[in-house]
Amino acid sequence: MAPPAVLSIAGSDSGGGAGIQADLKAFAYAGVHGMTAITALTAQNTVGVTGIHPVPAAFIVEQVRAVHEDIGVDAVKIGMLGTAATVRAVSRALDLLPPTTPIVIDPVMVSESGAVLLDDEARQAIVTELLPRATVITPNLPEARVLAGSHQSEPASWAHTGDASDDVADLATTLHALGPAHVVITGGHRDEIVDVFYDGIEIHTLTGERFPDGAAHGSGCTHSSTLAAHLALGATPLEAAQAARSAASRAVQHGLRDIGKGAGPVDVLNVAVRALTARQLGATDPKGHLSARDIMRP
Ligand SMILES: Nc1ncnc2c1ncn2[C@@H]1O[C@H](COP(=O)(O)OP(=O)(O)O)[C@@H](O)[C@H]1O
Ligand SMILES: Cc1ncc(COP(=O)(O)OP(=O)(O)O)c(N)n1
Repeated sequence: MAPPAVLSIAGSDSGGGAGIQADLKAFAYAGVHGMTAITALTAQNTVGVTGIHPVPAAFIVEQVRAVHEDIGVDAVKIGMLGTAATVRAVSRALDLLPPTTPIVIDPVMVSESGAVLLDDEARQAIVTELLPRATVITPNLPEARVLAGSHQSEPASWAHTGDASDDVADLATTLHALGPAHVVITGGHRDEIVDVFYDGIEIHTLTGERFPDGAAHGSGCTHSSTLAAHLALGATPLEAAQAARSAASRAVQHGLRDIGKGAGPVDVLNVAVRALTARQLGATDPKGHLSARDIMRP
């Protein structure tokens, strides 16, 4: 039987750490077929973003139409959008899909290296045009504050917000009132990494270990793509959020700190290869970065 097919509508990271590139790895790790509708090309590495080239609105819609008409879309993850014109194009593209299609929105605003990836008009358009259509939204804490209107969108001090004084549960309630069915505020920017899940009735806290020495570029993309994949596989939103927290966290733990001079990328596939190796060889390789080819070697 064919695996579910999941579509990422997001930007390309030329450095391979975040965006579409991270999404496809997360889809492969979750065991679904990954598809893409690229919204923008970024010239990006581990230290910064030197250019952004938006994809024309009509071509974003065409990419979605192409995969929908032939393959079908079992869930959607939405990442970097950049401009209001792109937000509107994505909204039009979603109209092509059955209204029951699960939609996960990661409202990407700032890269780990500090580059602004969403302008102010686009932020407003996301609130009015996309949030009400979302099955789950997955802002990190600074993004949640901006969407809730309690913070400006400057990237300063985004890297780490310490032990936030905000009541994150209140923030989740405020965001839920904007229309999404479920809210997950991810906890990577806090001292204690706790994701907060709200379904309109009850707050759940998703806890787990913090890996301060890992590599976290692309952790948000890995999280939201895993969540979309698990919805396509039939998980409930809470189960999918738990799977996403776990996959993103282990991808940070095994992240590639030595790639580039800045914040290294997460490595979700290395997690899978280690698990396979452990199962097949009865041992783990705590240090080496193995490839699938390594473990297939006779
Ligand atoms: N240092 C870390 N240790 C463990 N898990 C982490 C770490 N940083 C991020 N994560 C995981 O990645 C997810 C997304 O991270 P976060 O930093 O909140 O998003 P973003 O990358 O969008 O800023 C979190 O929910 C958490 O599961
Ligand atoms: C093209 C592109 N999309 C998204 C991001 C941000 O990635 P994310 O995983 O949300 O955040 P960081 O972990 O990189 O902070 C990006 N940089 N580029």
